[in-house]
Amino acid sequence: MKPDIKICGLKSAEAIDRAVNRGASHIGFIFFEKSPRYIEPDLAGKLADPVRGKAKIVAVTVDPTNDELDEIVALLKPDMIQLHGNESPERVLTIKAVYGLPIMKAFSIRSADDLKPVEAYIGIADRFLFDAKPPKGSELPGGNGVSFDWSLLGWLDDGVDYMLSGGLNKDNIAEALAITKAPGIDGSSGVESAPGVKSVAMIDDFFDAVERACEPETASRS
Ligand SMILES: O=C(O)c1ccccc1NCC(=O)[C@H](O)[C@H](O)COP(=O)(O)O
Repeated sequence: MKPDIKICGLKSAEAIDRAVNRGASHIGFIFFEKSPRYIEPDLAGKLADPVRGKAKIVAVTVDPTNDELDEIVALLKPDMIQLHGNESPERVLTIKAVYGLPIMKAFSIRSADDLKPVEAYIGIADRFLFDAKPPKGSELPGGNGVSFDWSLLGWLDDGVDYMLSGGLNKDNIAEALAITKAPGIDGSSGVESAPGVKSVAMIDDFFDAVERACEPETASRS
């Protein structure tokens, strides 16, 4: 079955339009100032307007304060908040209660131990996003274009709803899906021609690769 597909770190109308037309279920806007994908909330809101209802709008934040969330929620009007920092289960519950929006909680994975904290968020976060641990020296908690050992997700309880993330691209997405059977996938650097610059051609290639991976029999006959 085709997974949900989130394209993250969007900053241009052209890339948003292409991602949504190719079938992105989610589009993410990054509100972390050190990121090359950072976007002002008011511009994100304007870019999201034409695709509202066609794809879920995700506000990607890192240990956000309520003041930051107030501004992002007012201007972007997201369908979902992604928490990509060290937010505790209690903080996730508070954010859910204050903003009335579903939460995607991100975890950085390198080893099986990194999945242990997930249990405390089951029934609290609405969905998980499993990303690779940032390389040493990176200032970014996400968007580093690196992958982790996908077989680790075999340790997860069945029924945990998540997006697989971290260094996914047209060349590795088939293997990632074959190993994990992930219900959702998330791509960012893998569809960029330079940090923070999405390429519509690479977005096309990524969606083509997902389609091939999800319809192996059709693809091998043609
Ligand atoms: O993408 C960023 O720059 C970023 C910065 C700070 C927090 C999160 C960030 N990205 C979150 C995502 O959901 C990315 O899509 C995810 O980390 C995968 O990125 P990539 O490895 O580049 O595909």
